[in-house]
Amino acid sequence: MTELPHLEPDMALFLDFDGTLVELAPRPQDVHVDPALSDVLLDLQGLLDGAVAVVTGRPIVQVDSFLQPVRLPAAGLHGLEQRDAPGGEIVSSPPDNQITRLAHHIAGSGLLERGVSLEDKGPALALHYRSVPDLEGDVIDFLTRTLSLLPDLHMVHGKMVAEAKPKGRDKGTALRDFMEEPPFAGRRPVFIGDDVTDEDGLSAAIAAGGFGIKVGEGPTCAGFRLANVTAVLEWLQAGRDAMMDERQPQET
Ligand SMILES: O=P(O)(O)OC[C@H]1O[C@H](O[C@H]2O[C@H](CO)[C@@H](O)[C@H](O)[C@H]2O)[C@H](O)[C@@H](O)[C@@H]1O
Repeated sequence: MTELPHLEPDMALFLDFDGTLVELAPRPQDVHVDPALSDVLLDLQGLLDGAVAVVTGRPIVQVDSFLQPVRLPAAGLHGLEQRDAPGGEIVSSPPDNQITRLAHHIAGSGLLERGVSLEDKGPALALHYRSVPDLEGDVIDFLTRTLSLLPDLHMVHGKMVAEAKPKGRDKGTALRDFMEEPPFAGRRPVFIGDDVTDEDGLSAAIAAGGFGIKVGEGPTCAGFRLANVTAVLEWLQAGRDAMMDERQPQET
């Protein structure tokens, strides 16, 4: 891999949340946001003319509550939700009744009694097995079998989690939508993500003339890597500091 480029004023930033902006935690509600992250995101919003978005598997309102007072353009639920401007409306894909049928199958599966936890995100359902990793095979088998009966839905397999959501939207479709409108249009997109579910966003950024940064180990289409969440924060801070220096009036 060649050396990671610096953040530049003509770029648009697309940021995954868990494992990229915050360290993974035992449960979804346990993540901790470094106050330095809020500071740098606020600064970058200004320096990139608003072209900074979060692209996450979580509901947008959840990310808002973790990042407050920062509120960014965002795509949530792996592209099922989108908010184009910080104070704008969250637009969601129409509900799919196959999710309700899946919820009944999950309730009858016995997995929850064995320690798997269900995260009900409304239009999407996630089965977490971080506290019972030996059940990964059982969770995947169950979802694969059940989703073969529910053809509107597909599985998204993340870190210690298997999710089911309606087909058709992902982090790549979200990035392409953002890139069609100001303040993103005409900029070079940079997508940063750590998980398999980020590969759609990473490849969309590359296809749109930008680049992708993979956080941590694992196969990826991204051309660049950062080691961990701390390295992501440091790269954002270095880009912010360099752009602020460039903006200082030059001494004569
Ligand atoms: O797209 P992301 O922003 O990376 O969100 C992906 C999923 O993140 C959350 O689950 C993951 O993080 C939890 C907290 O660190 C961790 O406990 C869990 O094992 C991880 O899979 C979130 O709960 C999901 O809804 C997101 O889809």
